[in-house]
Amino acid sequence: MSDAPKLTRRPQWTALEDHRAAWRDHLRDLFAADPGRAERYVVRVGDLRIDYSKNLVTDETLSLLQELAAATDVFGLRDAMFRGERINTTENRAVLHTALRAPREAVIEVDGENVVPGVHAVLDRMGDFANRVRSGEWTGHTGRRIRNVVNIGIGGSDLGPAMAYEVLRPYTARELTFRFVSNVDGADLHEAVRDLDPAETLFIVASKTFTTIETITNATSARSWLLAGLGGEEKAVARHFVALSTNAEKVTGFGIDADNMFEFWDWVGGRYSFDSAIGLSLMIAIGPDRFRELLDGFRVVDEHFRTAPAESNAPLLLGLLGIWYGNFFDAQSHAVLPYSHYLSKFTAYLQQLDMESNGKSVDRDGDPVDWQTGPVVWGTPGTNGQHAYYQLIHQGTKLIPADLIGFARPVAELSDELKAQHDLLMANLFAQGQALAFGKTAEEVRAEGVAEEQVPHRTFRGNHPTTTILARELTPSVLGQLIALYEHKVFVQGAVWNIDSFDQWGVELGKVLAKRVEPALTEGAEVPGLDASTAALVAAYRELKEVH
Ligand SMILES: O=P(O)(O)OC[C@H]1O[C@H](O)[C@H](O)[C@@H](O)[C@@H]1O
Repeated sequence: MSDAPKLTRRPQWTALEDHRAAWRDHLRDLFAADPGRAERYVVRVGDLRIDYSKNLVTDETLSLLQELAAATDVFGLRDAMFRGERINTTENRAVLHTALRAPREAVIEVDGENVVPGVHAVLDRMGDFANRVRSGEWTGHTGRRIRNVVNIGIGGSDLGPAMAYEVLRPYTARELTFRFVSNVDGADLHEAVRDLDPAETLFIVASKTFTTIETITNATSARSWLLAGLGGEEKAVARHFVALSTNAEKVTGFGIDADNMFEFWDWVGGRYSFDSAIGLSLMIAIGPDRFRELLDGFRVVDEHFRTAPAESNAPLLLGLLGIWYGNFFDAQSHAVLPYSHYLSKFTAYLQQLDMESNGKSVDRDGDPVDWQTGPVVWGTPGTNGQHAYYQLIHQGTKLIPADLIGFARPVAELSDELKAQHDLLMANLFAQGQALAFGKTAEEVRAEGVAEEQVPHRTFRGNHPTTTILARELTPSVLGQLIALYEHKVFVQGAVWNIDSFDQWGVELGKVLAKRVEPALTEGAEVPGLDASTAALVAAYRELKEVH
């Protein structure tokens, strides 16, 4: 039990409450009062230029937030994480995804053992395998080269590689086809393989635990599909299946050769695992060198987070801004709005990272929190959102802080005509940041000659906070930087909220109940203890299923 005061009773917290109660400023006033704001409220890390000037903060707000971070010892917990201490207390595990991108010569110990050589040994094996698949040296059972790679995994064993494959498409081996299967809905696997030739298809079964029912079920079906297509020869499996896991016993039990397993470790959380062996499909797609560039990008931000002073520490700042809105302005959600088609799955990835980490309601001691924790994270590429839900952000009743992410250069392979569209894309990003912050006053609307009864409808209150993240171009390194930025932002928030950001007990109950309910659906078995509503739904399902 810690004897630290409860978060909401800390003087630094109540000082922020007072500051909030006295808050009257509009972003228009803040910019008018402080001509240096746009220059000053920018932090740089690696290739990222992070402009937080359009946030509802003053120097005083920032220093009060920094005092809260100091009082809750965010940097102390950060150092404990980097040192390999078991800060995931409910699972009694170290939290060392940062070791996955440590340089070869680094020494990071867990229980007295340096884990870095093991990390690089697996990366080297992955590199060798990826090169063999890419060159055609690794062939399928019938001697044909591999042309299709299907990753089967869910949650952290799917979202990272699936997202990064989209992000880095211009860097991928275009002659190979990649598919990502996660859903236990048989339609997912069906659609993924229906146009593939089993003789040319490699399945990568990705599962940290190798017990996840969705993944094991899909992998079993994939094996049947493969064997059916290759004349039922069991030994074909060895040329067409590899596993990414921490659980060698289960992998071999499933029938995948231990030689075809790429391992990682229990100190890598699922949602923090995509730069481990879980990235194998991505490494095949972009090649080992590009994968190393991605890891270098992660490392740039790790080093920044570990060493930059609090005032210019980007993950700390972003984490504190989120706390300011969530805990003092009652913001319930946070939108991530990339102005890049390639980042179409980025927000979905962040949903697991953030919501599985910080969707908690007891503190590290198991006591209920009486403060808000993680936000609902949502969003899709910005231009599409503008024509759908931005109306609510602009004129609805909710405060929705947002990150706008954009790049100065389009990808090199676009035609000149398509490249020319890039300025229009980015004009939209800048225009939205401006409109959200500054709005349009009733006077401005009237001055345009708008009829009086229309004025309220056409007025934009503004004062909606955004943070703009800009980089020159979307490279593997920049992707690594962006992900590490959000990883550490989530870390900062969990540290202040005094929750365990690294467990995920909240996903367990549904899994257990699904197992219990399944026999009722398949065999009509009696399920003891089923509540009345669910029992009625199960009965209706069975009836619908059976009526022809
Ligand atoms: O990699 P696996 O062990 O198959 O786990 C896949 C996913 O499922 C679990 O239910 C967890 O909620 C996730 O954190 C995890 O990423």
